[in-house]
Amino acid sequence: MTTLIKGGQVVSPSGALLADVLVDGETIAAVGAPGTLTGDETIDATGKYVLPGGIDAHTHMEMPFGGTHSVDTFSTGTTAAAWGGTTTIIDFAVQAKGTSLLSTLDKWHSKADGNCAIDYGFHMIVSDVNDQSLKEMEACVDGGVGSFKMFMAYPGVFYSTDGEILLAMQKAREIGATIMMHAENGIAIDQLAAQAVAAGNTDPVQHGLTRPPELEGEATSRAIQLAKVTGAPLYIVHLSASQALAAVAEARNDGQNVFAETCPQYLYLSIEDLAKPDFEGAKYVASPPLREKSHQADLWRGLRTNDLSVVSTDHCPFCFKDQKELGRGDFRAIPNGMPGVEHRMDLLHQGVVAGELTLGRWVETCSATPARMFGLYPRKGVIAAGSDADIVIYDPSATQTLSAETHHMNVDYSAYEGFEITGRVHTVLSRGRVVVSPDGFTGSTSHGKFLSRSLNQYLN
Ligand SMILES: NC(=O)NCCC(=O)O
Ligand SMILES: [Zn+2]
Ligand SMILES: [Zn+2]
Repeated sequence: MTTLIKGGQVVSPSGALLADVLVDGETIAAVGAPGTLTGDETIDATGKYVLPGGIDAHTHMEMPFGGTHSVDTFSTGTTAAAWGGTTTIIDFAVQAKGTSLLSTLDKWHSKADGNCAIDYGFHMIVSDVNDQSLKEMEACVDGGVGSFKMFMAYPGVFYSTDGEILLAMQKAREIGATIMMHAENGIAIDQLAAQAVAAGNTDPVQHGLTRPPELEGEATSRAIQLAKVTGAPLYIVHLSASQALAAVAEARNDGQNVFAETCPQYLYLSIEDLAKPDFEGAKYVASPPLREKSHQADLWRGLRTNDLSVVSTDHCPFCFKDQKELGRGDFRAIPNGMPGVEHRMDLLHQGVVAGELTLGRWVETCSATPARMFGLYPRKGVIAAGSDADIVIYDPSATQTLSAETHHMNVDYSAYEGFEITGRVHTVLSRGRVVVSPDGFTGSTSHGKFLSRSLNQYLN
């Protein structure tokens, strides 16, 4: 049975083109000039965009963190992702200290396999660098995990020393894997945070005040130099600060394999949200922290210059009630993370509407580049014959208001409550199956498949 998506504008990094798309089973059979293709069934996309499904390369479903767990399961989180036009997530398997990478990978498979509404892959968080874990990095690549996240933050939890980072980077260079870095100087930050609490400053805004952008910039530069010494490709995750962006831009201008992502929260929210009274600021506690609004213009510029190549969400939701509230009286106990997996495509389309991004850059940063960065292209990230039929039909003239009242994430608040958006998802296909339509969610949480990923295609 074939499905013809007709009358729409197919969007790629090169822009929009009036074209019809023929879907046959799980793949795209053809893309043709309007009126040149026929199908058994038809979806009318007249006046709408036809996008490659969004790829969110940074999510944390069911993540053990801060003495609790992020509240979206793989089922609820991938369903919410589909509602928002994301058809692939790359989540993080989290190595606990004292455990092996391979048992960690098995554990995340047991969480996700058979429980996802859309396709999914894994990065590996390496929190315990030792001979065994370095050796197992190679086996992880064989298991379809080609990217390893390390932390210069969170001492005693995920933190690695510069020496441990260097060893992992040397291994990554040897096996062709990418090192992803949470670049904040966690050792200095912990001192600033302790001093704030000792002085009686315990509100959520202190989370931002004790993690200054200079300490993200310093750590980013340090990670870049370690990558330069080892030759490892480096991907800076959730970049929030102008200082960090400047370090990335300088390295890229020098031709070093350094890439970086930012997240919608850093483009639209600020430390003023962290400063909201009555503990409301806890809803916006994530690391790196929301910055002064002045950083936003630099980040939008970075998305235009490609010094920021990807927009991910770092979706790591904790309910305000009972979870974020763990930090009443001491901001350090507020679980770090924010919800957002459902709104990335809409918020970045709002950037197109506002003239910050072109249509092509919207698709490139939200789908095509994450596909290439993490070894999924051209299976994912493009509307082309032979690619998976992961397709979003997007109505650019619709309007919507984001709210916890209407979102599908399993969390009791929205970081974007009340945001007015121009544009909304109309229909979503995952490997040829309509999973979201004007009738609602029509997919299933057993539909998604694990994506064994090749290595970073920017390097090969
Ligand atoms: N970002 C955040 O605050 N929580 C998720 C874990 C991480 O990405 O550091
Ligand atoms: Zn992180
Ligand atoms: Zn994260």
